[in-house]
Amino acid sequence: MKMYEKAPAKINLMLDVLHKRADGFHEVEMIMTMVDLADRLELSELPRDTIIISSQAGYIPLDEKNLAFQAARLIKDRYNVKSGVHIHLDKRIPVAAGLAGGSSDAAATLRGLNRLWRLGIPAQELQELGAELGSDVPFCVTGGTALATGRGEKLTPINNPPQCWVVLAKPPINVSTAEVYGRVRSNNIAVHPSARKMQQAIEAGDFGGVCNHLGNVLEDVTLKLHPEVQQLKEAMIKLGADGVLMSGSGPTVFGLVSKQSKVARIYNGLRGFCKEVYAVRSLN
Ligand SMILES: C[C@@](CO)(OP(=O)(O)O)[C@H](O)COP(=O)(O)OP(=O)(O)OC[C@H]1O[C@@H](n2ccc(N)nc2=O)[C@H](O)[C@@H]1O
Ligand SMILES: Nc1ncnc2c1ncn2[C@@H]1O[C@H](COP(=O)(O)OP(=O)(O)O)[C@@H](O)[C@H]1O
Repeated sequence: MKMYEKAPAKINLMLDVLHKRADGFHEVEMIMTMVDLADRLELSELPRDTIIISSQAGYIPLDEKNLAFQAARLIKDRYNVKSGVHIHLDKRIPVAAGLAGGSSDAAATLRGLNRLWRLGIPAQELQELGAELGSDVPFCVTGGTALATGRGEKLTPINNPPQCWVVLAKPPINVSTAEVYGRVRSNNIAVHPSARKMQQAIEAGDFGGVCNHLGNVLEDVTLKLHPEVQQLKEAMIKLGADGVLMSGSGPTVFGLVSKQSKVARIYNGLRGFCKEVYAVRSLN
């Protein structure tokens, strides 16, 4: 038996860090939404007690370091499943990009194995399992658009933002999420983006308001470490994107664009100095 799952990328429309917690994680306030750029998973049941990961992508781990492997092992152990699974990952989301590709693969694995092995695990419980794998996994389990608090695992679903084009550009640099959080000084943040204002703009279907209230306090850290991310932001603004922000810990920069007629110009302009550029729709 085989199951197929799509694992979409997320972007952070706003991300604020409130303080560092005793457990080392940071208390955050984020509004996240999905975009139509997705990995594809094929999950095939194996009669023997084993987990195999394969992928066309040569640059991700295929052993127990892979988040899909960890998700499969967690669900097998917790529900005492004796059969195994072969998971093929068709990677399309850029890796270590701030787009939660690995987290979304883990979430899709939880959803897919719940169906493949007919476990009947409710969504809330799948999210709790997801939280054991990473802070962004619970959001990826259900997707849509949500306000995320705690370390990112406490979710309040909200409306989707008005549909638009999303142009994503990932510069060829590596950013470590742990390092970026490690460099945040939460008592020294000049401007805190407002989750309330972003949520109001979304609920009102106000595209201009969404663009005006984009904000990510991790930008300051990543931009200092990698000035080319700032250049990419400036290029996207110059080319005419309506709102521009770095996603998560970066280094991907996204631009929200309402008019299709502008998308080709922005896409082609960015391709001039960045190999990994994508023009996709927001997911409703
Ligand atoms: C920054 C964000 C924004 O959505 O995304 P990415 O840039 O990774 O896509 C997330 O908060 C990333 O979530 P995720 O990538 O799942 O992080 P985790 O594996 O849970 O944690 C990786 C490391 O980041 C730090 N971390 C993560 C989340 C958080 N609220 N506070 C933290 O300090 C911790 O040092 C942790 O060891
Ligand atoms: N299924 C997976 N897809 C991509 N990366 C993975 C996966 N499993 C583990 N990883 C590892 O996780 C790290 C972060 O990857 P990713 O989830 O793409 O980052 P981000 O959350 O910044 O978008 C990478 O260094 C990669 O080696």
